[in-house]
Amino acid sequence: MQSVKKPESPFRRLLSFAGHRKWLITGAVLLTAIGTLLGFIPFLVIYLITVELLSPPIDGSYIWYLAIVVLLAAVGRVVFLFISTILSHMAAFDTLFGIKRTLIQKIGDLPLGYLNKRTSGSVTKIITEDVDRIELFIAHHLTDSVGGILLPVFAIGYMITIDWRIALVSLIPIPLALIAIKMAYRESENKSMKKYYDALDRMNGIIVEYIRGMPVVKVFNQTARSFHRLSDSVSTYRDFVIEWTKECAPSYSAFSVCVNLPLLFILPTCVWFFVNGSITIPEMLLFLILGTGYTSTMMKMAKFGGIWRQITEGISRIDALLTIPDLIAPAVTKTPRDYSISFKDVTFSYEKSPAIQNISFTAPEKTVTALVGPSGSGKSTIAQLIPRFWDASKGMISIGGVNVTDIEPEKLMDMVGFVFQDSFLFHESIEENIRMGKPEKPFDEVVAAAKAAQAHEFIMALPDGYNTIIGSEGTYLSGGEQQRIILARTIFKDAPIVILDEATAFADPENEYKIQQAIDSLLKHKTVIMIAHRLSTIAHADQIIVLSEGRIIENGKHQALIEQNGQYSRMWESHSAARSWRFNTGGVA
Ligand SMILES: Nc1ncnc2c1ncn2[C@@H]1O[C@H](COP(=O)(O)OP(=O)(O)OP(=O)(O)O)[C@@H](O)[C@H]1O
Repeated sequence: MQSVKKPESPFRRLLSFAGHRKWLITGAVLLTAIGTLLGFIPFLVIYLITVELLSPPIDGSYIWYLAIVVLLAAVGRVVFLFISTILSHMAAFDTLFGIKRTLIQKIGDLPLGYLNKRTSGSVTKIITEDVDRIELFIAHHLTDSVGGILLPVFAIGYMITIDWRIALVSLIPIPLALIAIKMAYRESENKSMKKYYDALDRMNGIIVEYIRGMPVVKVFNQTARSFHRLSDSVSTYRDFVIEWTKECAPSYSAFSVCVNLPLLFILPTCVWFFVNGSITIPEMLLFLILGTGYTSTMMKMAKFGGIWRQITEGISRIDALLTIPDLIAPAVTKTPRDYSISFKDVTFSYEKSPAIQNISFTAPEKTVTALVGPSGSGKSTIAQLIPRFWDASKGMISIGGVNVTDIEPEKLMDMVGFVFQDSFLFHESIEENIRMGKPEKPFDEVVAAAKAAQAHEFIMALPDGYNTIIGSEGTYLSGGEQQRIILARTIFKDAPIVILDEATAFADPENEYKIQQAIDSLLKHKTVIMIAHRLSTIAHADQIIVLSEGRIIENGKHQALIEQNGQYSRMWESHSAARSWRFNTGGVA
């Protein structure tokens, strides 16, 4: 039987993230330990000076000697803690860099479809907040907690050497404090940290939506309704936190009382022993200082408990991301004989129920295949399966007779140009946005692509022409202009297969005309898969595939499909009716 690997503890996992920087962390911890020990010396010296002052004749040179010891200890402490801080920060930022690089590499190896609108928010959160918490832990919390543990250990250890009975008395509040903090944690656990973060996330989400959607809210005069949602989420969060605080407050209060309790036990015990002649005044002073001081770090440690839970949750989210299976690269790569595309009985599910089922069709090389159908019918899913955004659950997708999973991923990417509805422009120059990291091609080709995409004119009218940084101050491109730069990018890439997803969807008439011209240049001599809601743009396609609920229900040329009198002909009728309404009324929508 295969043995089940025990999951690593969060602390070990954290150290494994640190890798070779463990030595820096160990160095920082050791130096903090020495620094804490040195911080303890002044208390010891106070005791020795009091002993000296209370037993004349007073030796002045001894007092001076002790003063120098305190001075050296203080300087030593500053030096050790300074070096420890440098080491812990070096380890922390290096680890932060390492984890972020690993995560970004991982994202690069994941199936492309993984990063979509739904997942990108949580992935961003992992790469920023969760990783930053690990950085904070290594840079600050770890050394702070070493100091927080060692101070009481040194203090109690030293008190035991002076008088073990009073040292024991000073320990009485510790078990009480531990019981109280355990109860507080259990109560907050019952209430669930998850519920707390859910309420916080919901509130933050609604605040962001409220601010972003303000123009829509105002235009539709929905301020009151929208504000109600916002205020409801804030009050839900407030009620949750108040109830939570009420439940945890007694145990937390008990904990802070216990932490401040030692004096209650130590003072009467010291007085009793002093009266009996068991201890001296300097010893009594030492117990009062150390016995009441060491518990101060326990408050810090209690807060650290909450932080540690957030860190462990973050580590499990990082691990969950790192363990998502990568896009499988083929062991032996094959080269397609041409750029025809074929789907054979393909089924694909994102979750349980299939998004597309038993899809079979062939798109011959250098022809245009249009996918039409209602929203959610599976058009984008089919398009995304070709460049392996996801891998089919069943069936085979091939290019030029080769299964797409047998083509080297980089080569597959080189073969396919993709224009999404919401393609992304980077905060870089227009030239870089068109090139997308292909420095070997001459600048003339960038200009030629921009000209073909009907973008050259407006680019030249910008202050820095092709060097204009997109998104820089004063550079605002309209949706249609952005779309034309994206088309220029795809024309420049010159891939033999082009997938076009709703490229003209949001354009105004002038832009639509220009975008259509750009698309015509892009599509020349390519194998094209085109998704369009405007049927007029695909009437000349070589093949139109009509989808409904993830299945192909009709397939053929425009005229043949019209004659079939099925779903496509009904869609065409309503499209024509809408167009004639638009022209008759002079509308442009
Ligand atoms: N990333 C995803 N995770 C889970 N389900 C998804 C995902 N993307 C799409 N779906 C679901 O798969 C089905 C097909 O969606 P798809 O986007 O392919 O349809 P579509 O025809 O392109 O729709 P539209 O015209 O609205 O873009 C829908 O039910 C959709 O909700």
